[in-house]
Amino acid sequence: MYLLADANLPELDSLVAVVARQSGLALQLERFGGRLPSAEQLARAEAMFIRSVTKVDAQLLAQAPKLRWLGSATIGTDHVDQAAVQAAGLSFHSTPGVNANAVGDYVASAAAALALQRGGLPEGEVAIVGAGNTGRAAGQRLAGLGLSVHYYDPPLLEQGSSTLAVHDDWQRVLNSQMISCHVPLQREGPHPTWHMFDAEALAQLAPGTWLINASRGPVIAEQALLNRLQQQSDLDVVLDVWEHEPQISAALLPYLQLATPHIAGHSLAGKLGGSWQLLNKWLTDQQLSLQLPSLATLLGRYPQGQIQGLRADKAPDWQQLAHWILRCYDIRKDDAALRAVPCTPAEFDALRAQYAVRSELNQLHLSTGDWADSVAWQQRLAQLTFQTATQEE
Ligand SMILES: NC(=O)C1=CN([C@@H]2O[C@H](COP(=O)(O)OP(=O)(O)OC[C@H]3O[C@@H](n4cnc5c(N)ncnc54)[C@H](O)[C@@H]3O)[C@@H](O)[C@H]2O)C=CC1
Ligand SMILES: O=C(O)C(=O)[C@H](O)COP(=O)(O)O
Repeated sequence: MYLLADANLPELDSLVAVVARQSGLALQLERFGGRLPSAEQLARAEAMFIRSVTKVDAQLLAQAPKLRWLGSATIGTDHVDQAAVQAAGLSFHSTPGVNANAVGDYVASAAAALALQRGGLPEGEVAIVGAGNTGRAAGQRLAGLGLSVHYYDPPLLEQGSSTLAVHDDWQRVLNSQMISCHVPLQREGPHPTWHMFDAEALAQLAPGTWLINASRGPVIAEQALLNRLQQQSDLDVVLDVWEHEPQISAALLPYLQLATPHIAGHSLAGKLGGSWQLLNKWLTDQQLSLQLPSLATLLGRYPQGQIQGLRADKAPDWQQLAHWILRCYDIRKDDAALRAVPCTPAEFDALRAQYAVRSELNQLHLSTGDWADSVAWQQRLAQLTFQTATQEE
């Protein structure tokens, strides 16, 4: 069987080798670089493993007559035309939640960096827009920083089954001092998210508002944002995603506090988890029950940092928390790397393809004093996902 996969799916070769060994199937895995496979590769593909950069539509599928299975190692699925996939009779899978921790860490790192730059954390409310896996991961970490978080999610409110208090008060979002976007890109339907932050919404944000987008670029109308910032550069904006990726806006970049090349989900665990989860879904569809290495085993193959030896004799202030977060993942380095290269699609894709191994906040081990015994601190440290142990005398 001929399997075609994006070159940026780590460990897929080793996992497919295990599958071939255990199942006895003749599997050929070929990789494609860039955003699209070649016509020859598509003509041969029976199963295809992609990332968010490959747009799948009827035109692409027409070139892949043997394709029966399509999987994307991403949370977002807006790059796949579901109607075309259905019409082609394909089985389609994505990997919900797979890099939610990484996105939560990204938002925490952005908040930490902004707070150090601005001399403090927001005193007002923090709005999480979209209370799914990534929104909750972000909100949890911001609550751990001591912020007052609320969740805007009308679809979830309508479903009425959320374990989290969610609301549908858009004005409360716009009045918040910090806003972080975590919605899927939806152009239609009862709750569209395309240009959710348009000129009208952006005009209502108070000077000094922090606005973060690590969901999809078109959730914020890029031209309207540029207009607002050119008139009044009084918002602190952090963008990981861009309306016209892989082309980023060179005009907007100087007005942004922090800017990154769509890497919020790219912690090592997030990326490996994508390969691992997707291959497991393919195995299930093939009705193969095999013993794949665990995700922890895959992670153990990478010389990447557990952050140990940190002591906290007294309860940390916000600066200390910010420094610990940045010690695990420092968004400012990704920002500097993006600003150091020309704003071209090739450079954008190269930064993503060559992205360094990134730790998660849950890899920080902290040895604490008695202060951490309080219920409040235990909760906050757990929200930040730090690992803690009481100091030995
Ligand atoms: N920058 C990056 O690297 C990454 C970006 N993403 C993007 O983030 C999106 C969200 O991811 P998850 O939180 O895991 O998805 P999820 O499906 O777990 O949650 C999305 C939430 O948004 C809510 N929602 C939908 N329309 C809404 C609206 N109009 N207003 C408010 N809430 C609305 C849904 O009810 C749902 O609770 C993905 O679809 C993907 O596009 C995801 C992972 C990494
Ligand atoms: O999961 C998603 O959705 C994302 O946006 C990924 O984290 C990043 O996408 P890739 O382009 O790396 O697949």
